[in-house]
Amino acid sequence: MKKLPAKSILLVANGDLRLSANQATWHLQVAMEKQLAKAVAALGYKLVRAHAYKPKLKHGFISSQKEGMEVFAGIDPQAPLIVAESVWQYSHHVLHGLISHRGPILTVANWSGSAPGLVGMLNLNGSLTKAGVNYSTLWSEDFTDSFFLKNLEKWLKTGAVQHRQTHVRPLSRCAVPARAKTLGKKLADELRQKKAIMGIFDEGCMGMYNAIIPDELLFQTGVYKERLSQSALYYETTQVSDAEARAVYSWLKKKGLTFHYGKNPKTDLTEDQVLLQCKMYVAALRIADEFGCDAIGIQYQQGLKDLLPASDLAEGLLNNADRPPVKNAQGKEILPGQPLTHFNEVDECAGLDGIFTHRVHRALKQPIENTLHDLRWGTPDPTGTVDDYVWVFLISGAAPAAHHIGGYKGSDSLRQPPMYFRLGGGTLRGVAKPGEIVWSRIFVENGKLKMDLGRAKVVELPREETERRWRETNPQWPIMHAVTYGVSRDQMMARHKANHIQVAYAKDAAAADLALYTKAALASQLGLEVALCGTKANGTKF
Ligand SMILES: C[C@H](O)[C@@H](O)[C@@H](O)C(=O)CO
Repeated sequence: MKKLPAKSILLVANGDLRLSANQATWHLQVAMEKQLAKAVAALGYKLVRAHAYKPKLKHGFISSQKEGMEVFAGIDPQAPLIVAESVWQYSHHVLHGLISHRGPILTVANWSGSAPGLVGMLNLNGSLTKAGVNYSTLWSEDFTDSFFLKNLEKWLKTGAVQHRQTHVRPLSRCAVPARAKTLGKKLADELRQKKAIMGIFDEGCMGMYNAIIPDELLFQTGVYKERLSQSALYYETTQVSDAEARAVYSWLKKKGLTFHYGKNPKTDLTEDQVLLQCKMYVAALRIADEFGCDAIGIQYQQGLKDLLPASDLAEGLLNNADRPPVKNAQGKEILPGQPLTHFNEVDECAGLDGIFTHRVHRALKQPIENTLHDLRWGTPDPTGTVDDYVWVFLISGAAPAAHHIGGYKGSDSLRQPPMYFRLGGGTLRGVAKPGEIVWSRIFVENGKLKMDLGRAKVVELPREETERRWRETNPQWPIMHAVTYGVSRDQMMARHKANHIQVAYAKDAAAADLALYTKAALASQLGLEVALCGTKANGTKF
């Protein structure tokens, strides 16, 4: 084990498992590390990479759990260590080493939309939180701002930085309306008595340890997992007839969904890819029906991406009440006029939230479509259309058309980036419609299920600003321009324990407040530790 000279800080850069993604994004990491090293040097310390650039692979990321273990076995476990993230990363590559590390840990991401580095860091933070690891976390646009430098200096000197969380209030200190309490209790009783099934197509997506809910913690909620397999989904997909796929496809075209096709399947979307996605949609519904699932999650990456086009189109459709009809083996239509809640990337915390949201919104006669997004990035609106800070909520392909301006007509389908999805597949993309939403996140901390909820509005920005945000991130993916009430950028980053954030619309601000309170009451009845974040639309406390 190498002994580090005094005032040295180790740097670990974690990456994707997919070589194509690591190669395509390496230049972003190089740029970030340069800025970070400069900031650390200006404070009198030296950043030392804990692992080298790999010329043969053309990147310097840790790209597997095994490689991560080798790296951590060779470093001083007492050394101060920064995990620097500018790209999407698989937390399990480094989680083991951070669990056994004894020195101070700081996770850092650059405030950039270019690659999902912020998303990667939030996933790692959620995973470290669930694992009970002490860590500090920081983010910065270019590593020269005073918020970052002040906190970095503090971490270098003391080994820890904390962020104030004055925007977070335990539910017990909030004024929950009686109607929300009563309905929350009724729905909780129903769940405890009748129970519900969450269908899990291969547990654990892309190293997202935080997204797995230990079964024991779920028992209290009345929700149980049915462990399904992506192999079964693949097989069932191959059993769906061409005619059925065509029927789904025609339904979508009739509704006005636009597909952007090209000739080269390696880089373009083709009709064949979409038809396979239509088969997958039918297959997923049939399996969910067979096992009686209230919600399903498809892991969708490793394993499936080498057999089929991405599952996003199917996932977006499943999450919409108005979707192509599918019959089961007995000839009965499956859940007519209803979504089958799908939790992208088999994020079980989002799945549980989706089950709650569906029931609460159905009971309150509010729109039941809900989805997760990545908390991808954010920036003030340079066009001046709104004064607020506007988040980029973006997800890698699947959102219900009901969330989009113009529904299916306003949505389109573009080929997934080849670096993530070799076999392509179309996304279900759109711009989220303006309106009042409830955001939420279930997470695990100190061995307990917890839930944060807050309110936000979705704003409409000029098309050129939407296009700019897409260019800065992933133009193929659905986007939501969100303004969180009473939660600043830094407060959100400091508190949020996941890469994902759940969103659901309500008809107006008052209805959204009631939906928030009811979901909070339901979760609390089921034993979750609930907190409300920020304020109502008018700035008043919950
Ligand atoms: C395709 C990518 O790997 C995405 O799955 C990733 O950016 C995420 O959405 C992470 O939540």
